[in-house]
Amino acid sequence: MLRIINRQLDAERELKRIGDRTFSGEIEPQEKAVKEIVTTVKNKGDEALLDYTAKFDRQVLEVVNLRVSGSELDAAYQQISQDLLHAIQLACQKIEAFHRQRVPRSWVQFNEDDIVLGKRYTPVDRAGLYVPGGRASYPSTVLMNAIPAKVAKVPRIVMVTPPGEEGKINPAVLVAAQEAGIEEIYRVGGAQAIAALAYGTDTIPKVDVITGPGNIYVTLAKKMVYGTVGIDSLAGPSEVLVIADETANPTHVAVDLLAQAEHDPMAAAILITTDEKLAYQVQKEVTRMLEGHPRKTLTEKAIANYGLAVVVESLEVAAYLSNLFAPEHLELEVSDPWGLIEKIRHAGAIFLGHSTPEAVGDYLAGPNHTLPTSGAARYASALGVETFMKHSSLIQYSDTALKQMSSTIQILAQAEGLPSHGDSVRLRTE
Ligand SMILES: NC(=O)c1ccc[n+]([C@@H]2O[C@H](COP(=O)([O-])OP(=O)(O)OC[C@H]3O[C@@H](n4cnc5c(N)ncnc54)[C@H](O)[C@@H]3O)[C@@H](O)[C@H]2O)c1
Ligand SMILES: N[C@H](CO)Cc1c[nH]c[nH+]1
Ligand SMILES: [Zn+2]
Repeated sequence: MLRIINRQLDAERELKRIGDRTFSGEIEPQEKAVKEIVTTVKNKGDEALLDYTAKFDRQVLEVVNLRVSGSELDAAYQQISQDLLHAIQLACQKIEAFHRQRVPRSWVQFNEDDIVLGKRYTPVDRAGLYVPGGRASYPSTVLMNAIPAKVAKVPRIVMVTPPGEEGKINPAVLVAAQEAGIEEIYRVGGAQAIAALAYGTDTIPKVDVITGPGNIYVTLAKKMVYGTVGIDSLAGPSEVLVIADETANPTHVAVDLLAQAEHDPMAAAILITTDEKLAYQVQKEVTRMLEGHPRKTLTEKAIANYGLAVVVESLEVAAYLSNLFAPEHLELEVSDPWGLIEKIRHAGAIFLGHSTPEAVGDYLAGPNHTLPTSGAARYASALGVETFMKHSSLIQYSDTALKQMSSTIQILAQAEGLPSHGDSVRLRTE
């Protein structure tokens, strides 16, 4: 049952607990397990990948089968419907069009005083894309990872995803990968896949950046290997926070809460509303829709542990609470969403108005659906082309420009007690 809270202090406490669910004491056992998995893969490589795949995915593989073969890739096209192929292709086009608008461009500035300054963007050499596959299969996440990496022109892109029954990967995932131009795919998931990408094994190459969402094990592993490799963000169990006024439709709000809760028992689904009657209607609708839901057990668990409806006195308070939580997805189910957006400071993606369910963004609106969770939206953003790029600063001084700055640099070097710094300028300019 979706809990309803009326007091702001209680709401603040509960939102903090839910926000912290993937980084608090609650997840100590998972943290311990992930530490052991990452260390074992680092030391034992492929052998450990096979052991963990047998243990957690219940699939017995051999090293030669870790990489998806060309014939399996070809066959995937015969195993999906034309409708699904066209849906993947349309989503692909829309996601690519959006990401092409955001390509960081190198720039150089020639200043009057003979100084050249700039930034030069280059892609990473190797990227590793994680596509989840434990409790659901995610062809859409293939596109959200692969398209920005391709647009960034990363020379080598590899994808990992957990194997399903008989070690097979969902053909829709394989088709989505090929439509996005990815052919190097390994059937391994969880923390073991992240460790393999971070440290390399005989079969799986070490990469420079790992992207993609995943459950608690995947997210903790990404956090652990950060530094050895770059990561996009901590994109863990899904979240939605809906701010609704009396104009919202309770059935629509309820189904949007369930749409994120159905991802994972650790997913979070929160309603903040100015309309108490709506809160009770949504609560009733959630209970009704859970009956006969094909993913009832896990969805109900998410709603019971990390679901919440909060009744507030104003939209200002709703925005304040939402900013405290910094949700992955924020829906503004209010009469004037553009009026409210001014007050929103932290959210991975914002869905405005009554005709924009979050699922539009999950599949094909264009913006990336790989988004920071558990409050990480306070400092991180959606996966994008820039995630696969870094920039080098460019600096060129002429003799005259160096002479002009010589004494200032020497004073600063002296203040830091670093004489060779000062001398490197002095010796060129005396
Ligand atoms: N934030 C985002 O942008 C975003 C986007 C899409 C999906 N998601 C989230 O991705 C997640 C997908 O989760 P999933 O479970 O379906 O797939 P997943 O691929 O993330 O995880 C499956 C893997 O977890 C590992 N695992 C399972 N139980 C384990 C255990 N007891 N010990 C150690 N490892 C274990 C296994 O190796 C398995 O292969 C969901 O939480 C969903 O909400 C987030
Ligand atoms: N809602 C997820 C991000 O939290 C993305 C997704 C993919 N497929 C369906 N949903
Ligand atoms: Zn979703």
